[in-house]
Amino acid sequence: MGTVSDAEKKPAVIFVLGGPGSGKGTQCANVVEHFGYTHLSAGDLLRAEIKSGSENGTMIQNMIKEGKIVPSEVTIKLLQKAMQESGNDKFLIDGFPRNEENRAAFEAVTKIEPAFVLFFDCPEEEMERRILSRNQGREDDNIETIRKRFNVFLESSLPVVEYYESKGKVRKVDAAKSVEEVFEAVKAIFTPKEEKVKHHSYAISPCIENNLTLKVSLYASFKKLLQTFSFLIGSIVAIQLPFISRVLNAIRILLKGYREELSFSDTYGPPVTETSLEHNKKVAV
Ligand SMILES: Nc1ncnc2c1ncn2[C@@H]1O[C@H](COP(=O)(O)OP(=O)(O)OP(=O)(O)O)[C@@H](O)[C@H]1O
Ligand SMILES: Nc1ccn([C@H]2C[C@H](O)[C@@H](COP(=O)(O)O)O2)c(=O)n1
Repeated sequence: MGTVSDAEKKPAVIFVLGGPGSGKGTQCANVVEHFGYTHLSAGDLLRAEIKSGSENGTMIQNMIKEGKIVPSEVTIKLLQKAMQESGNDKFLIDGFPRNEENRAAFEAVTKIEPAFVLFFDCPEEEMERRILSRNQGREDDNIETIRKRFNVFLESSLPVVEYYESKGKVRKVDAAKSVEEVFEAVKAIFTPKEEKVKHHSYAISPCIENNLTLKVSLYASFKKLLQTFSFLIGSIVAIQLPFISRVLNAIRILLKGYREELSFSDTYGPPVTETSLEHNKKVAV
């Protein structure tokens, strides 16, 4: 059985779908930064083709103005070229496939099946609000074209999402939330399962983490206090050493004298006391 050589290896493709203005481009930029994918926006490639002055330029421009979908053959060629030129092997293909024709043609030409479809689910009013305040100078960001694009999305693009849904390949994200919240949901989809388990088992909650930090700093302070205290004791002992040795010497001398006195009384009777003097006097009389 032959092995699959590097040349035969297919690139990993993730289709990014959602209504116009749902935030596909915004989130793709985040995924590129965190997960190393190359972002290919079908809309951006078509707009670049118009700017380049190619023979298809005028046709593409007219279709975009009308909110219509450019023939698959044109878009797929642009995508394939961009994939080859990128040098990467994992791609976010944003705004594609926009209809059933796009989907079937891509699979037939490239023989690539997407790993999954990232679907941004957003209410129409929110998408309209976002597009109208986008300010990127796009010719199709006007209310008339926006309405046409919404219709094309409902009629042609949603069935593609449903097709992949039936294959269990759709990862849906609530795109109505803030950019940060949406990216949290996107990150969870892109993070490998093992890593999620690892983080779940070993991650320290902020509360425990704070507690640990407190304990560590308390321990450090206590250690420092102990070091200062033993340094102080050491210094006192060192400074007072001559005095201490003199006191010890005096004690030693006193003890020695006492011991000698004891041994004297053992040899020559009890020490001379007032009572014994009286006794001697009595004996003399
Ligand atoms: N979660 C969000 N909350 C608020 N505004 C957002 C959010 N995501 C994106 N936007 C803003 O909405 C506008 C549309 O976003 P973006 O261009 O990413 O959408 P899109 O789905 O790629 O649109 P299109 O399909 O028309 O190219 C941008 O101005 C963007 O800054
Ligand atoms: N697969 C595609 C993608 C895009 N277009 C055209 C029609 C869209 O209205 C326009 C803008 O796309 P967007 O930047 O919103 O993704 O580009 C197409 O014909 N086929």
